[in-house]
Amino acid sequence: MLPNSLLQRMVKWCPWLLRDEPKQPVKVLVTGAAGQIGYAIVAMIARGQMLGPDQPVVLHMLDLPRMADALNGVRMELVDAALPLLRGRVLAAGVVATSDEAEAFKGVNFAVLIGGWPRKEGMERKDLIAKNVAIYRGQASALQQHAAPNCKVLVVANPANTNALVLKEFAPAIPAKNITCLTRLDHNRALGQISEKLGVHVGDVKNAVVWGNHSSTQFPDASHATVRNEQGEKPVRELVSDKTWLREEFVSVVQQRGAAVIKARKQSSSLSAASSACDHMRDWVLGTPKGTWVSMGVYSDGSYGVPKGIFYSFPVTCDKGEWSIVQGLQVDDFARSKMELSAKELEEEKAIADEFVSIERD
Ligand SMILES: NC(=O)c1ccc[n+]([C@@H]2O[C@H](COP(=O)([O-])OP(=O)(O)OC[C@H]3O[C@@H](n4cnc5c(N)ncnc54)[C@H](O)[C@@H]3O)[C@@H](O)[C@H]2O)c1
Ligand SMILES: O=C(O)C[C@H](O)C(=O)O
Repeated sequence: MLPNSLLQRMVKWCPWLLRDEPKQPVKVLVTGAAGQIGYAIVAMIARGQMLGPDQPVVLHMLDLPRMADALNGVRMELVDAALPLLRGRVLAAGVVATSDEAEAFKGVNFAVLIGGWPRKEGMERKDLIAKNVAIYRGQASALQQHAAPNCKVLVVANPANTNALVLKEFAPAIPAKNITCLTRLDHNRALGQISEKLGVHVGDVKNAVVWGNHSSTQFPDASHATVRNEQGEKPVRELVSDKTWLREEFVSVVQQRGAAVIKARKQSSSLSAASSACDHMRDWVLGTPKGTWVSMGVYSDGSYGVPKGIFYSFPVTCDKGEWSIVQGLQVDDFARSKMELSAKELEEEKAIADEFVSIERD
């Protein structure tokens, strides 16, 4: 045993002895990194908004070869922003910008898949699914071959739930629980609408649920949501005097919010999508606060009577890097019919994807 006086002197001269070991860098892949959401999210990740302010990151950015110059521009800006969290053990600058899938997926611990075929005017949903099936099949094999074994994946690109399903089907070595899709934007939109309606701070609103597909059939459900005030937590359904608002306007505004942003900006949501993708990953990795759930698109285990075999948005809590579906919430007939409608759409999308895969096989 060292005498106390000696210990005190050692700590005075070498204060770093008391500090925790600095965290080792982790590798985060962003596909479609030269696009709108990509441009917004890479800075958020490199400032610690996804994995925490003490987690160094190496950013792997992938985009198509024709976007190589734009992607290099993003890389230059990341270097210019002098972001201290952006650093690697080998790669001092902590940024990889590439159009090579193998290089992009190599050793990544987290993958945020934003790149995909965009919906163009006059394009049928079927065509959009077909184009993205081809892309997500390819990315599934890159993920399986090159990513770190426990890589956590978030699919953002639309149709997000079905792209996640294709990824799962074609990357059987990756556990299904490691693949998720983004419905946190819809969840955050629901909290934002409640906050505006009641004139309360959005940070005091929690436990909305978005059920189903990231599409206009999703069911934003405020029946379990609460608002924190001086007296504790009050159910939103008691605070909203206009009862039809919760079943009609609230639902349709959240369902149509993406389209409303496109109409206003002439481009789809990017800042809110990037921010919500960071929220999704942060809560998954670092945990949801006690008594709070969030919405995540995950592989259905049949909870709430939702068919198995589709990616469906459920209320989840997260702890120690694992999500679990919140059980036991009351679902009335109104909610049940909305939830079934979205499940039906997802089963139709799955059938279209399956059809395309079998056409490709023949
Ligand atoms: N889930 C959600 O909540 C949500 C919200 C907003 C947008 N989105 C979707 O996110 C996607 C991206 O939106 P955006 O506004 O950034 O689009 P964008 O067109 O600005 O960027 C997409 C980028 O992906 C790249 N890309 C295309 N195919 C690729 C591939 N195979 N590999 C790598 N990169 C590829 C493109 O070159 C482009 O740079 C779209 O599908 C959009 O519909 C989802
Ligand atoms: O890209 C879109 O079609 C809209 C987007 O999914 C959104 O919800 O904002």
